[in-house]
Formats: sequence, C-alpha cells, structure tokens
Amino acid sequence: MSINIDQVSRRFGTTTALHPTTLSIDNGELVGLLGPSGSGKTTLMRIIAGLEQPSEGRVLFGERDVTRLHVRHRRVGFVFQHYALFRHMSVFENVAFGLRARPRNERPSNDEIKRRVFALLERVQLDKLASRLPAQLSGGQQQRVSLARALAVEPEVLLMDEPFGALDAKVRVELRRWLRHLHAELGFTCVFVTHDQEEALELSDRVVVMSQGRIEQVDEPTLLYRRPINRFVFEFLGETNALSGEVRNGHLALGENAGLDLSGVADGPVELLLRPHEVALATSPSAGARLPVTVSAIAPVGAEVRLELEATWSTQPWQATLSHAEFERARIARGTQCYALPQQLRRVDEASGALVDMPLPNQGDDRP
Ligand SMILES: Nc1ncnc2c1ncn2[C@@H]1O[C@H](COP(=O)(O)OP(=O)(O)OP(=O)(O)O)[C@@H](O)[C@H]1O
Repeated sequence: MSINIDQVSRRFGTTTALHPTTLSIDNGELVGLLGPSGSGKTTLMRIIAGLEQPSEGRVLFGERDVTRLHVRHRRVGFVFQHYALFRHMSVFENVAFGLRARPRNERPSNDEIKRRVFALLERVQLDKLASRLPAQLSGGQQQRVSLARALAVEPEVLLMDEPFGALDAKVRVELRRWLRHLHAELGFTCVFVTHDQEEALELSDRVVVMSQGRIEQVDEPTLLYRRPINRFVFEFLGETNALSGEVRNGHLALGENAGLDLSGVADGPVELLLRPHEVALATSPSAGARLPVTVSAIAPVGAEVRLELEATWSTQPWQATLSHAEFERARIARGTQCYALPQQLRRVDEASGALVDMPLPNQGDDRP
C-alpha cells in the first residue's frame, strides 16, 4: 500500500510539531524517519497511524483518503519499543490475538488461525517456542513476537516506533539484519521511527531526515551519506571535521604556521566540512595544505583505527580513520606530529546553508 502525505501539519497550542509536510512512500517500501528528539518524527508517524489528527493536510493510503478514518479502520500494524505482549498469553496466543479479535463473520477458523500463526512463527524463527510465555523469552525474541503479532492481521502498513530501542547493541544489529530479510521476503510497506543513524541507514530503502518539524532530506542511505544537502544532515549523519576562517587572495590563513590554498574562492568567511575518512595523514605538508596536527588518541574500532588529532588551528580536535594496514604503515603513536591532508572538502553556503563541493588544494608532488 502506498502512502501519500499531502501538506500535513500539526500544531499543539502554540507549538508547531510538524510544519506542512509532503512525502510519498511507495508500496512495499521500508522508510526510516530519523531525527533528533523533538523533530516531529513521532507526530508524523502517529498521523499516518490515525492516532493523531493533522491540523491541515491529507493522508492517502493508495487512492483512499484516510485523513478522518479512525485508527481501527486503517489496517495498520504497530510495533513499539517496549514489546507490549500479553504477559499471561503464550507466544502462539499473542500472535493469534488479532485474528481471534475479529468480528465473527471475518474471523478465520481455528485451523486457519493455527496455520497462519505457525507460518508467521516460522518466518520469525520462533515456531519451536510457541507455547512459552513472554517472560520466558529474551528481549530480541519478544520483539520478534511483537512483529509476528503485528503482521498476523495482514496490515496494509506496518509502523514501528524505535522498535529495537530497548535492546542491547549486538541484538539490535542481529534484528536489523533479520528484519531486512523478512521485509525482502514479504514486501510489506513499513515506516519506522529512530534517532539512531546507523539503524536508519542500514534498514531503510529511503531515510527521511527531520529537524524542528520539517523534512530536511529524503534519500537512499548511500546518497544521503554521500550527498547531504545541508550542514544539519551532514552533522547528524556522522562524525564531522570542520574548518573555518577568512579567505584572502585564495588562501585561508589559520594562524602562524597553518593554512590552506582555496584558489577560486572569493574573499570572506568560509566554513569547510569533511568526514574522518576523508582525512589522510602525511609526514610533510602538501603544496596547498599545511595543517599540522598531533595525534592525541588512538582507538581500534572494528575494521578501522580512529585517531583524534589536536591542532592549534582548530578549537575542536579532528578525527581521522585509517585502515589497520594504513595505520601500520604510517607508524603512528600517541604524540606523533604529522600533517592532515583533506581528500574531500565541502563548503557551507552562507546564504542557503547548502553544501557545495570544493576543489581540493594542490596536493603537489611532494605528497608522501
Ligand atoms: N501532545 C502534545 N502536546 C504538546 N506538544 C506536543 C505533543 N506531542 C508532541 N509535542 C511537541 O511536538 C514536537 C515534536 O514532537 P515529536 O514527539 O513528534 O518528536 P520526536 O522527533 O518524535 O521526538 P522523540 O525522538 O523525543 O520522540 C516536540 O516539541 C513536542 O514537545
């Protein structure tokens, strides 16, 4: 079922939780609503659910205008952060609940209910635990039961509010992978809320980034990460290194012994952003970039080594990430003094806040 949000807004007294917002979600799409606390994600999801009425605008499921339709008649399934399973019912009965609660003329036979519930429990790999009570399951298993219960009534749209928020990091990662597979198999339309960037980027077909009641950007995860449209999205999606100062005659002077050539950039204030993996380290400056740094911390994290770099030209330390092989080759230790070489630069356009790709400073032949 496709979903069309058409100029939907929501005010609570004098607070605008959601400014007029338009968003189309395709049939079978898995869409993550991502943003900091108070950005309007939950409000938008509750409006899709029918738990909240918009102040203005329309919500369409397919061609059908559901704006004034009660939540009970919208055919949406819910999964919440705290698995609200019925404690006194077995896993089987929890999943069967929605089917048994249907009016008599729509209710499947007992045999049919059993067949459907077991088919779903197999999908969520819990068929062997059908007779257990929720308290006899792990948090991750309980959340899988919640999902099976939500899917049992064959909702047109599945809505999930921080579905894995209460689980520990390792279980979250497992459940994400599992949910992606399940979604690929069953193809339900799904909207979920999260404030966890990694979760949004890993799970979603498209991510909706929100801030202060507005949509900032909607894109596929890889595009979103590579081409954030403004400073907010860039900073929200990952670690950020920033560099700012005044450009004069194509050069950004950063104190006595540091600077960057920015030929073609007009005189005036400039603000540049780059990611930790876009910083290379060298034993000498390049022709166009002289950014001396001192390595102040080293942390191996998974496949990469994260370095913290202190510099006289930046109030915040910079971050750089190297592969383990690069790290070995560079012979870096805490206290090592070297030079940061930007491999990619984006400028924040002062007027619009948009990010503009910049040509790199001349790296010259003296680059080691
Ligand atoms: N029922 C309400 N009454 C008054 N203000 C509300 C109500 N619901 C939400 N708000 C306000 O609307 C804004 C958006 O809230 P919303 O819950 O949608 O944000 P969120 O992005 O989901 O945040 P969180 O991640 O903390 O849940 C906030 O400023 C919030 O205080």
